[in-house]
Amino acid sequence: MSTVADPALAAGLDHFRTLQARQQPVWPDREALAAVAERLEQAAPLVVPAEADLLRDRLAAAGRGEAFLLQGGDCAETFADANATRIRNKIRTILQMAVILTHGASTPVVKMGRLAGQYAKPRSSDDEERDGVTLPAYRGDMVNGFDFTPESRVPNPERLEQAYRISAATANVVRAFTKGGFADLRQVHEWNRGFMRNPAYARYEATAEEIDRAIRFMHACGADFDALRTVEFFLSHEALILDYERALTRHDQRTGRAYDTSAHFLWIGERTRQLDGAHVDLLSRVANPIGVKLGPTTTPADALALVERLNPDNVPGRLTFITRMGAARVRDVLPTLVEAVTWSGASVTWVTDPMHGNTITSASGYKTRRFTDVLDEVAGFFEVHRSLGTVPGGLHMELTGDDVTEVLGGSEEISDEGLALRYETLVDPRLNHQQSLEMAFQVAKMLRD
Ligand SMILES: O=C[C@H](O)[C@H](O)COP(=O)(O)O
Ligand SMILES: C=C(OP(=O)(O)O)C(=O)O
Repeated sequence: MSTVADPALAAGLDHFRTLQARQQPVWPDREALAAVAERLEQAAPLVVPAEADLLRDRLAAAGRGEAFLLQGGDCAETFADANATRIRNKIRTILQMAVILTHGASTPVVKMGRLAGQYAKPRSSDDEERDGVTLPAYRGDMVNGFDFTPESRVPNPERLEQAYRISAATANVVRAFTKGGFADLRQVHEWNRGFMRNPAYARYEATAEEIDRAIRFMHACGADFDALRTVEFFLSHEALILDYERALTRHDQRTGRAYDTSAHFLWIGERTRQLDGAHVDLLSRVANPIGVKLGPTTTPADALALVERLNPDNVPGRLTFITRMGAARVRDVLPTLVEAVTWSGASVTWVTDPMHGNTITSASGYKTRRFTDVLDEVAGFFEVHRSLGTVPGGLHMELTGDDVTEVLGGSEEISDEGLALRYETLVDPRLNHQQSLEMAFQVAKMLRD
């Protein structure tokens, strides 16, 4: 693997620079940006192409219903929270959910974090106003600071390099936790039993008991539990800041293709998926498995054009559509998209993001979501696929392993007044640890049904 020295390949990869790139920071110091990009171009990759290829195979399986994707993590990672405890809590939550979903789906669960690179956010407005003062909006720690001061809000390219370093450290911790004994199936199941001790979750006891019996059965059959001490865990983030993604793109001598080595899986957001835009162009030229978020205004023609542009060879697992329609729209809007893509013969893995179409402002002024709406969108996603005979391939969630209070409801009934207790997210609300497990139990039931 090397930086992209082949002039023709490099020229193609740089074509995005001639196109409109939405949601990019206005870097005041272009020379500093160029210097950072040059250093990142020489830096070690965060992931290797062979792992991205493996993930493509796993996503192809999810597209055929032979696996199920669980992709989750923060809305916006922060440099301050990239410590071992917070990372461990997120991994633990995803592993716990995965065990519950594996039981429900009776297929392997592909585990993927919004982790080690989810440091940039598209925003609805370029500015933020507080008490009559207007400053540039916070765009994620990769770009500027959250503090509401003119100095902190200036986009600083040094942050790209900081994001790279912190992502490398995070990826290292992720590998340690998922390849060491921490991921042991028996331990993960013990954590789930701990969750059941709270009377609020008594209604999930029967499922937990079934999983318990299945594990005892495996044990009795002589299953090699030591082989289950490690798990595959993939990294993903939104490919938003193109200078960062381009600088981490490498030429893979093995395949002759370019890979974005900032993560195994990159997705294009709802706000940057224009067919003639820079994001689609750059990601069309890398060989990683990629995703595109599709909101409620997506037309079948949009979806088909994206398929043609991003997966012209119709490679299974290359393209995932992550639909985020909102609970109120999913049953109306999703069927026509799935039908059109299915009729075209295109190979697409369908995943639901039940978070981004269900954002509301609570009476007390917090940006939040209702647990019931999130669940309802997942239910709608399953209903649509079941009625069309197509495959619901996975779940994309904003969640954290900590005990935050950002999403309304769940069995612990977080109320509007309760949001203020531990509302920590810098952009969008996440399910907390308990809500995430509860969601997994509910989705497992949908998978089983
Ligand atoms: O995570 C998604 C978007 O970045 C986020 O919803 C934008 O939030 P805003 O509408 O507050 O800018
Ligand atoms: C910005 C995001 O989502 P969307 O593009 O669907 O709004 C996100 O997932 O962080």
